Order: sequence, then structure tokens, then C-alpha cells
Amino acid sequence: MKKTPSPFNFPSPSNQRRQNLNMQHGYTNKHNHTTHSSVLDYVKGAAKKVAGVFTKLLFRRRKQNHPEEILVPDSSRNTAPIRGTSYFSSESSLKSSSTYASSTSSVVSNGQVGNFSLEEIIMATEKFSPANKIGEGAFGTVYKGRLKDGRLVAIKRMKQNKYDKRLSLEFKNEILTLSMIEHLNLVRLYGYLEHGDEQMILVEYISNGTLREHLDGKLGNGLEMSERLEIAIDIAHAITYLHMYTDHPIIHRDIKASNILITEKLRAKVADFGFARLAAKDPDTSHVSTQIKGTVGYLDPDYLRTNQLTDKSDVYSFGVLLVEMMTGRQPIESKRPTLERVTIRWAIQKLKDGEVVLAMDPRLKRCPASNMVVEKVLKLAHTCLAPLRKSRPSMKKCAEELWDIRKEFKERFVSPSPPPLIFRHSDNFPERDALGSFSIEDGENIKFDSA
Ligand SMILES: Nc1ncnc2c1ncn2[C@@H]1O[C@H](COP(=O)(O)OP(=O)(O)OP(=O)(O)O)[C@@H](O)[C@H]1O
Repeated sequence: MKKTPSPFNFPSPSNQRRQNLNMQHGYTNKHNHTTHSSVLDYVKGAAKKVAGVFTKLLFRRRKQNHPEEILVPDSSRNTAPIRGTSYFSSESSLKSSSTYASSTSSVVSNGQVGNFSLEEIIMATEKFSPANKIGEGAFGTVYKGRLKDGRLVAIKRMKQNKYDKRLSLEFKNEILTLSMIEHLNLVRLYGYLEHGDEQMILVEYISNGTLREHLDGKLGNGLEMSERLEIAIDIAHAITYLHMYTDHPIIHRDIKASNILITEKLRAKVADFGFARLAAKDPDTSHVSTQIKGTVGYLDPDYLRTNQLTDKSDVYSFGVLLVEMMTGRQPIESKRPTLERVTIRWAIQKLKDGEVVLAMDPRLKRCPASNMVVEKVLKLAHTCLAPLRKSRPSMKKCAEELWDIRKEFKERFVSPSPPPLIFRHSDNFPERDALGSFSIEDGENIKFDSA
């Protein structure tokens, strides 16, 4: 089988920087493929020491007179000068500027971020104007903003008291780590800002809504099969990168359709690292024990049962997402008949019954090539959804399978095929008359042509 062409955008300057640091300190990562047992032993034994050295090297206190400030990366990244002017609206959660002037704040960011301050964030969002509000999540409100340098950013402003106010150093360091990762299919994390009770995360702004909005038909023209495959591949690449090609494996923990942002060119960027967790790096430890986090419908049952988080929890959520993309349905559809409420169960049953075409999103054009994709993608999803994590494929394997499916889809879609059979329309499948499509008369009896 032809291997996936490397989808990863290496080397990047930041990766190079990190690798140089790693080399200096005698440890390696999966990316440069030089890990071997003696090095790992060394890493294991000296982990604490190395972490200390690494932290000292990478971070420095911004100002001595702000002992509670969070750590910021070195090389004069950004500071957040607080001015006395009032930039705040009358929202009760916002404090007066004088309170801010006497409190502490910091911005951490990667090297690509120019100088910006809390003041600039407030100006960028026009004092967090409702007009700039672009979304609301469990953890806060998301605003669109334009920085002084012209860049558009999405600013997630944490709900007060909803998020752990006393963000631990560990979390902040995770944010720092995440701010340094770089992949075409990951929403770039620009930084984190903490200021009094305010906590904000700044990320790259992506303009074309979420995958869920596209699947729901709220945005765009409904995604075609080829576009869905590209998006699935983008997501698989992004998660593979997190699991395998960062210095320290990262588990996203909240892979779901509303966390997949869509670009104007209908490509995907995985967002929302609020839950992300650094995975176990010690080869003797295959999981991280952690409080359960994630979203109902996407949660790995093995993680729920054991509290042990591994990269395979992301694989499970990805399986749910694949089903979502093929069926168009939400993971939980509470208004449907009982047997259809849990979409993965319903869709996998259709797969087992040889009736995948009945599970196919009614918005998708019907044609043998698309039917083939639905069947193969559901088969892949089925393996991702295995109850035991050890039976699930790696994300890299998922990406490879999707590449193969896409290749076959393209070949079938363009190759001349016999005129399609015309069936009477039934069920909830709309008639389509695009290339190679057909409408369905008796969905129960359809067996698609896999030749
Ligand atoms: N980087 C971004 N660019 C553009 N829009 C964004 C960006 N990040 C988030 N949004 C918008 O804000 C909405 C809310 O995002 P957020 O991540 O806070 O919540 P969520 O993922 O929908 O839910 P939850 O917080 O429960 O996981 C998204 O659905 C999206 O519409």
C-alpha cells in the first residue's frame, strides 16, 4: 500500500528551535527519529532535571515585581503594558482600569506574534462589543478582533468562576507548549492572557464557520463528498501531528465537529486546545490519569471507565466525527426514534446490515463512488470506535486509510462508468442529478456497485 505522503509542514523555525534545544540537552523526540533506549533511559532518569533546565531556558519571569505573573517565553516575546485609560465597557465583569493598572497581567505568545497588549485586545474587540461576538462555548465567549498589525484573531474570554481561576503553572506551561506548535491544520494558538480575573486565549481567526455548521447546512452549499474527505484527512493530519510529531505528544481531548473550523477554501483547522493534555512521554507509561473532560457523544468509553487518557481517546472521538461527516447527523439525535438516537450505533448497524447507503447524509450526491466512500469510511470509523483502545488504529493509520479512500474515490469519480440506474425517490434522500448520481427507489434493497 502506498504510504501517506508526509502531510506535515516541517521543518518550521520553531520546530528547528525546539530541536536545537533538545539536542543541547541530550534528549530527542519522535519527530527526529533518533530516540533509542539509552537516550530514553537518560531522559527518564533526568526528566525532572531536564524539565527544570528546559523551563529556565525557555521561560523567564517578566518582571521581578510581579511574582505571581505567569511565565512568558524568552526572547522578548510580548508584554502587556497596562495603561490607566478606561477601555472597558460597563459589563459588570470588567474591572475599572485602575484595578487593572495595579493588578498583574501577562501575554504569552509564540514568536510570530507582534507586540500586543491587553489594551490592544480591548481595542481590537471594541471593548468586547456584542457586534464582535462570534460564538459562545461552555468556557466563555469568543470575540473576533483585529490587532494593530491588521491580523484577525479570535479571542476566547473565559467565563469567570467557570474556569479554574487559579490556573496552575502546569496549565500555563501547556499553553506555552501549545503556542509553539505549528501545523497547517491546527488553529494557531497565539497566546494566553491573564489579567486579574480575566483569562483569555488568543488564536488565529478562521472565517468560514465550523464543520458542524456546514454539515447542518447553516453555512455553505453542503459539503460534497470530495470536500468531506479532504476535511477528514486534514483533521487526521492535525491529530497525527499532535500525537506523534511534537516534542511531547499532545492529546487534544475534545475532537468534535464544532471544534473543526473551516477555511474559505473548505479546508479544516482543528481548534480549541482548552482541554489539551500532554500525553505520557515515558515509554513505560501508556496513559495519563486525569479528570474526565470532553463532550458527550464523543467521549471514549474506555477513558470513562478507567479515567486513563491516551491518544486513542482522540481516535475514538475521530471515529464519531467520521460517522458524523458521512451521515450528517449529530452524535446524539434525541428527537429520532430510539434505535437512531445514538448515531454511531445506528450507522454501524447499517454498515453491518450492508445498507450504508441508508445512513448516508441526504445532502450528499448519490453515486457508486460516494457509496464506496461511505462504506469504507464507516468501516474505518468502526475500528476507531472499538471499545478497547488497544484495538483502535493510530491516527497516522487513519490518515493513510483516508488517503487511499480518497484516491479510489477520485479514480472512480472520473472514470467513465455505465449510465446510472434510475430508481424512484423514497425515504429522505433528495434526488440529485450531478455526474454519476442516481436517486433511490427502494433504499432497503440497494446494494451499490463496488466494481
Ligand atoms: N479561531 C476561531 N475563528 C473563528 N471562529 C471561532 C474560532 N474559535 C471559535 N470560534 C467560534 O466560536 C464558537 C465557540 O467556540 P468555543 O470553542 O468557545 O466553543 P465550542 O467548541 O463550540 O463549545 P465548547 O466550549 O463547549 O467546547 C465556535 O463554534 C466558532 O463558531
